[in-house]
Amino acid sequence: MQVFEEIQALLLQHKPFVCYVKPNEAVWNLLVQQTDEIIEFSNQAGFVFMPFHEGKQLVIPFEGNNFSQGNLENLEKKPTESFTSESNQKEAFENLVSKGVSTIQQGKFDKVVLSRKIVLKEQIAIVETFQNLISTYPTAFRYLFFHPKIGLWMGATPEQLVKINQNQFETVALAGTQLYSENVIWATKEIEEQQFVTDYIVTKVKDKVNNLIVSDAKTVSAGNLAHLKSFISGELTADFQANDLIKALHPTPAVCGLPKEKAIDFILKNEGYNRKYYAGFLGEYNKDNQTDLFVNLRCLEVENDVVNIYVGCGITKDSNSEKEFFETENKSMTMRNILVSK
Ligand SMILES: C=C(O[C@@H]1C=C(C(=O)O)C=C[C@H]1O)C(=O)O
Repeated sequence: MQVFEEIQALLLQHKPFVCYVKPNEAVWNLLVQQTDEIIEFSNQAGFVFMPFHEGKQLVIPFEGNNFSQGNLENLEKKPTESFTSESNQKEAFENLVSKGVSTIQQGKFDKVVLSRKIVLKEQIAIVETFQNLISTYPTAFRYLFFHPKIGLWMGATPEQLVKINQNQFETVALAGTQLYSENVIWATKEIEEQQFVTDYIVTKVKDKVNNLIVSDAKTVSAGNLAHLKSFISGELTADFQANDLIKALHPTPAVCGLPKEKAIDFILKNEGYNRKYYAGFLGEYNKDNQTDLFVNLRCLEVENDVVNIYVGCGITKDSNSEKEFFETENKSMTMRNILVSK
């Protein structure tokens, strides 16, 4: 298990790196930065790590740094610990959701994604937890990102922001959540919530790209959850390139809301904490002319001696605040289920 030993060593040396495994692949990718400076993204080809709103837009450039790949061998599941959060956020989160619902009902906006940070006052074994994350969520984009001046994040996200190959692009509209079962049936609220996301993306790009194709929404699984997902693809044009598309998409209504500016404003004024890199995006930018980016969901941050798990859910006029609270609890299980104690 060469790569995991190497990760352990990099953590001890405080070197910036990212290790990632793409959805449905069994190849690990490791990119190690040779210095410990903060490199801000300015279009360099590299692995990008972008915040939701404010904060450093980071890149580990491919040029001048060490990139390696290898096959993952069978990973034995390490024993997990079920840590509990000391603070009870139920009432505060339900109040936040109620405020979101009433603001929507007043016609201020159509959708807002509200989130919270669950703090576990525990220390985890980073490498073993990352191994569990890789083996438990084979269909997700799985990563561990470390920068001594930024922090340590890991996640298993089900959501692609965009994939671009030459001038072909693909993105998804992902929304609507329930616990996964054999026969998933969707309520109007979730169908409408997902349709908002599809419509928004289509409106943003339809006059700018060629050959736009939008699929019907399908049920997909992500860990213990089911979501609704549509695939959207098309061709970039000379006037609308990768960066324009990324700017048009991020943050999508799947993690922010609709209309975008009003939803961001509500989030910044009311959530009461900094999302940092949660609901931002990350991945390969312009690697051999391809870009493969994911939305940073189902993730955690290790900060001093605590673990922060970030979770959110889409609020529409029909949201029930208690149901939404339990939806965030369910989403937190993606990370909680794989934690290994130090
Ligand atoms: C915001 C999150 O997930 C997003 C919100 C969803 C929803 O509201 O149903 C579903 C998938 C994601 O687009 C999260 O996991 O924190």
